[in-house]
Amino acid sequence: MKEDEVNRCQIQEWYPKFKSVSIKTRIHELPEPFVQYLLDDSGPFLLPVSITNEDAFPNRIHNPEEEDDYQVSEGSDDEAEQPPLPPSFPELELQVKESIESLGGSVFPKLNWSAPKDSAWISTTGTLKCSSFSEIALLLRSSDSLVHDLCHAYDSCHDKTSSRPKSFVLALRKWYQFLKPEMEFRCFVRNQNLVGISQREVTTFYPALLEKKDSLRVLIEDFFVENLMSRFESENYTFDVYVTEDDRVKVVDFNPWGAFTLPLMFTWEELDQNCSELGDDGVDFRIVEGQCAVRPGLKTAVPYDYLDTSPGSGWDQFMRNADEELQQQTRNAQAGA
Ligand SMILES: Nc1ncnc2c1ncn2[C@@H]1O[C@H](COP(=O)(O)OP(=O)(O)OP(=O)(O)O)[C@@H](O)[C@H]1O
Repeated sequence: MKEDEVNRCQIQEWYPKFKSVSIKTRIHELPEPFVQYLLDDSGPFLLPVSITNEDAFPNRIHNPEEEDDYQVSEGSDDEAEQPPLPPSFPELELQVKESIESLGGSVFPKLNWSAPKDSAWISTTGTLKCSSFSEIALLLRSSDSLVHDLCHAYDSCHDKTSSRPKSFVLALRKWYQFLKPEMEFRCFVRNQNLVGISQREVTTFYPALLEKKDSLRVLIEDFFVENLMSRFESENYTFDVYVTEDDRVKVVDFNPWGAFTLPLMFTWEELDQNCSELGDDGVDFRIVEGQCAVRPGLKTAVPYDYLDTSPGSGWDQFMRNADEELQQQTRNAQAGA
C-alpha cells in the first residue's frame, strides 16, 4: 500500500470533494499540545479545564482522599509533589462549541481516519453522541483505537516516509440518532471498478435485507458510477455508504484497500481475485442470508482490555481474583461444615 492511498482516506482530504453526498461535517486542525494530550498516558486522567459553564463533567473525578495531597503543611519535611495542572485548550474549545451549535447541538467526533468507537461505553448515552468539548475530549482520550491514527497510520505502507500525517484533525459530523445498522454497507473498489459490497454490521441477520438486496445493489452501483468513480483518485480502496429510507445514498467514510480495513463478509484473498470471478455482473453483494450465517468474532469496538487476555492483563487479573475468591469460599464452606 502507498502512503498516498492512506492519505486520500483522511476525512480532511476527501470530505471537501464529496461533501454534497456525505454527512455534514466541520473539520478542525488540532494544535500540537492537544495531540500530545491525547498521546499522554502518564499521570492521572485529567479532562481539560472548560472555559464555558456548560461543561458536562468535572475536570477530575472527586476523590476526598486525594484532596489531602493538595494540602502541604508548612515546614513539613514531606515535599509532596504538586498535582499536575489540568490542561486547557480555549481556542479549540471555542471553535468546537461553535461547530456543535452549527451542526444542531450534537455531533459524532473522529480524527483523520477513525472514530473512538471503543470508548462509547464510557459516555452517559453509551454512544459517540457529544454535545460539549469535554465529552469529545473524554471519548478521544479514552480510546485505544485512535492510537492507530496517532501512531500507526502508515505502518502498512511500503513507501513510508513518516510515522504521522501532516496534520491531525478533529472532524465533527452532524449526529444522526436513527441510523439503521442494516442500511450501512462497505463497498470494495479494485482497479477503479466496484467489485464487492458487504453488509457493514455482520453480526446480525436482517430478513428485510433479503428482499431489498437487488434494488440496493442498483442504488449503490449507480451512486458509485455517478459520484465516486474517476473522482476518488486511488485505484483500490473501500468506501462505506448509508442508504436512507427515501433511497438516497450517502458516503460515510473511505478506507484503504487491505491492511487495517476489515473485509467483513469477504476475505482479502477473495477480493483480490479477478472481478470476473465475483458475482454474475461483476459486483458480489454479500449479506447475512440467515440466522445461522451470522459472523461472530468481528467485534472491533471494544476496549483493548476486553480483547487482551495475556498474563498480567486486566482480564487475567480479573480471572485470578475470581479464582482466589472461589477457593476462599470453598475453604470457608469446608471449615464451616
Ligand atoms: N454522524 C453520525 N451519527 C451517528 N452515527 C454515526 C455517524 N457517523 C457514523 N456513525 C456510526 O458510526 C460507525 C463508525 O463510523 P466511521 O466509519 O466514521 O468510523 P471509523 O472509525 O472510520 O470506522 P471503520 O474503522 O470501521 O471504518 C458507522 O458505521 C455508523 O454506524
